[in-house]
Amino acid sequence: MAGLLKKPFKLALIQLASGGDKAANLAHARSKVVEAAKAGASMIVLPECFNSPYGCQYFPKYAETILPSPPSKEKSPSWHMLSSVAAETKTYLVGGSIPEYVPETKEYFNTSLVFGPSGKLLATHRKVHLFDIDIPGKIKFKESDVLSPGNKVTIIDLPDYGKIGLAICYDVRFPELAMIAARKDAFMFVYPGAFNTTTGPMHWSLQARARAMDNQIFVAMCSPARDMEASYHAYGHSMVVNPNAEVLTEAEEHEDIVYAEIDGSKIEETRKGIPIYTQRRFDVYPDVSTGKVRFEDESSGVQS
Ligand SMILES: NC(=O)CCC(=O)C(=O)O
Repeated sequence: MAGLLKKPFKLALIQLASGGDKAANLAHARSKVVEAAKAGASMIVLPECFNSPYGCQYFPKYAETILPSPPSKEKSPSWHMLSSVAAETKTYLVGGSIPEYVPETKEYFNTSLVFGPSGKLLATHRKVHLFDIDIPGKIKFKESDVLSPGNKVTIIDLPDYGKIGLAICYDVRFPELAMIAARKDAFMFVYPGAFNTTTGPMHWSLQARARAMDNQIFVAMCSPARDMEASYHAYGHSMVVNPNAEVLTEAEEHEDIVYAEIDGSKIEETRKGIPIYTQRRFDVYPDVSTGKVRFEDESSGVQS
């Protein structure tokens, strides 16, 4: 268990304010990544759908084609902005998510792109669990009207730090993903997300803290800033939680960058004090990480 994280580092979550102008959103995101890197962050996270407003009506208009990789700048300006700013700042960049279009199958996905400090694409994650909910009088949302679901669990081995799990927003409600990643030795799980003003107050912090507590790992959830003029009111409250389920940092609703020191010794300390990690009874119930799990194709870093 010791040494899941190779060395401590500063994590930044950018609670970005995005609007209808994609080029402006990309330029703004770039400037915020540079700001976070100047403040000492070596891993930086953007929110879900950072290049557009969030909503089913926007997915086709803002979608980009990222395969074959690398895509042309025309096909995916977001891919190129993320790659170049990761290289410029020499940081690991979890590029929130963007709507992805696959012309061959005419499918759209909600896809996260992760770049390393050289600007190389390290991994992608397509949202596995689509946000289809209906809370009468409060919120109805059906991503599956437009999007197709991803079909892979994403764990990324970052050469400088170790493994992180990655999933998108509604995926957080399915604890299996974080549990699989933790059992495969991830030290942190990252969720770019965009909860709303109904489900956010109910469950955002609870989900983040539950995933951290269940697995005794760090959890980061990065939201867009709230825009009351937009059709979808993001909750905000980007946060980082430690392996003891304590909130290390939390934004309010407005645009902000929040930072947290990620130190692996907290994982060991937590697991030593409350040793659930070694007390599991796989003679009584199955280990979700050893069943039939579909992982990302690690050789290409791109989902097939
Ligand atoms: N973008 C999303 O997946 C939203 C998920 C959400 O709000 C939730 O309550 O879950």
